[in-house]
Amino acid sequence: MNLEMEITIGWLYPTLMSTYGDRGNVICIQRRCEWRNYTVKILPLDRDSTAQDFYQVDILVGGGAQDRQQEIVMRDLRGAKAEALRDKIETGTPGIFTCGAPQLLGHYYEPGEGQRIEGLGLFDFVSIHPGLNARRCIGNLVIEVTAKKLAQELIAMIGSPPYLIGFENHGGRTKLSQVEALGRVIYGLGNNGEDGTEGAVYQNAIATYSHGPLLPKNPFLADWLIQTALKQKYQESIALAPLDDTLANQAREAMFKKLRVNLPTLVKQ
Ligand SMILES: NC(=O)CC[C@H](N)C(=O)O
Repeated sequence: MNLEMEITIGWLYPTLMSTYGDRGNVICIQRRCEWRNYTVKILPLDRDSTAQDFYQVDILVGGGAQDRQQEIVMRDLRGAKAEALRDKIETGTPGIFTCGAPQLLGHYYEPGEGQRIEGLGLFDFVSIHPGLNARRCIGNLVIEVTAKKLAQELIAMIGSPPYLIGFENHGGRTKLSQVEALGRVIYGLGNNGEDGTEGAVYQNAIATYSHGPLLPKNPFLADWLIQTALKQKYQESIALAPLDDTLANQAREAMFKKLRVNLPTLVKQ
């Protein structure tokens, strides 16, 4: 059965939007699928792609970028491609979008310099960079996932409250409207450094300011994406074979200790 399972990862604009190491998220999903003997394809979704390519993917990954690259991406991500991406997210394709990527999936992003970049309006939020002299939000970021359905599903997977550790590096500040936050900030700044929220969740799409990259640091979140993708694709719940995440868990605990964040033991052993 496993050998027949196939996952296609759609990687948004890899050459323009991988400034902050988020390609690690793609590698993490790829490896965790391969270790379970699934066939994995990585499909770049970029200027050479057609809307049809967007429909081929089972998981979407979008990374961080600088303001200038974000503008180029948004000039390309219009019309049929934008509609295809919208369709995929609306119909429950799981996705992880980091920093610059979600800024483009909200209503708009105002860069530190230059014109407002209109987004796809999928996430009900706006992002504004207060100007190039404003303080950048840089540093380790720890959050507790509070988005209801996601939190419940993660708790069912790991048997304890879902905490994520990542690293933020952004100038833009995001203000949520009706969309649910991904989580509450325990350490760091998150969406805007003011309201204690971090990221957002819409359908099965996760927006976050956490680089790190996020998924290798929190492998259970990669598994949630994989499990959700398989469920969407094969219309049945498929239990993922467990993997040995001892090293990742030790790294998480070392960071929590370093940051003096006291959290319950994180993953069922
Ligand atoms: N890390 C990033 O993706 C940065 C995104 C955006 N250019 C900002 O500074 O807010």
